[in-house]
Amino acid sequence: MDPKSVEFTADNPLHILGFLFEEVTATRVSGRLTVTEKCCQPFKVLHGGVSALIAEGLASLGAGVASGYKRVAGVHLSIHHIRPAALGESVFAESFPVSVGKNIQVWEVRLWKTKEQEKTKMISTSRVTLLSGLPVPDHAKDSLDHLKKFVSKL
Ligand SMILES: CC(C)(COP(=O)(O)OP(=O)(O)OC[C@H]1O[C@@H](n2cnc3c(N)ncnc32)[C@H](O)[C@@H]1OP(=O)(O)O)[C@@H](O)C(=O)NCCC(=O)NCCSC(=O)c1cc(O)c2ccccc2c1O
Repeated sequence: MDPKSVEFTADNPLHILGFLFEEVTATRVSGRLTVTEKCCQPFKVLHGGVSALIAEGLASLGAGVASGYKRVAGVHLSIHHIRPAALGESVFAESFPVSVGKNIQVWEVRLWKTKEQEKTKMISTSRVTLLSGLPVPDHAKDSLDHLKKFVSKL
């Protein structure tokens, strides 16, 4: 895995799990994941923490774009696991902003089971609250350029 690739820098943990982004805009972020062993808890069901990871990742990328490519930080995440997603199943994730303020953004993230790429039953629903417009540390100066490059590649 190339640590300089835009997929890696956009969201390394999601990249490692095989998550593929489809859309990243200020009003919508989406992507897909196949539930592999790497994503499961001992009962061969999508780990609840992976669902939360997807929620955090999608909301953060969307909020980053919506803030004009400023640094954002998640400050709260709540999740309801409505039904399990079993090993081998295909998952579609979609996210949209509930509120975009100058400082605070709230994003909704929904995970769905899919059949032939179409959404069927909801797996989980999350709300993520983020603070935007934070200073970017020197060691991460490139990260917002990487995000722009990633978004333009989709
Ligand atoms: C929690 C629920 C089972 C509650 O269901 P409820 O009774 O409210 O609703 P329904 O009866 O209408 O069912 C809805 C839906 O749930 C599924 N379901 C129900 N019962 C079962 C069951 N006995 N076994 C399997 N699945 C069941 C069923 O698919 C129904 O869907 P339909 O399509 O038929 O409508 C339910 O809300 C639920 O299953 N929620 C998802 C729970 C989940 O997946 N949580 C996240 C992962 S759990 C987790 O992260 C985790 C668990 C561990 O035990 C760990 C142990 C060790 C390490 C890590 C662990 C870990 O990470």
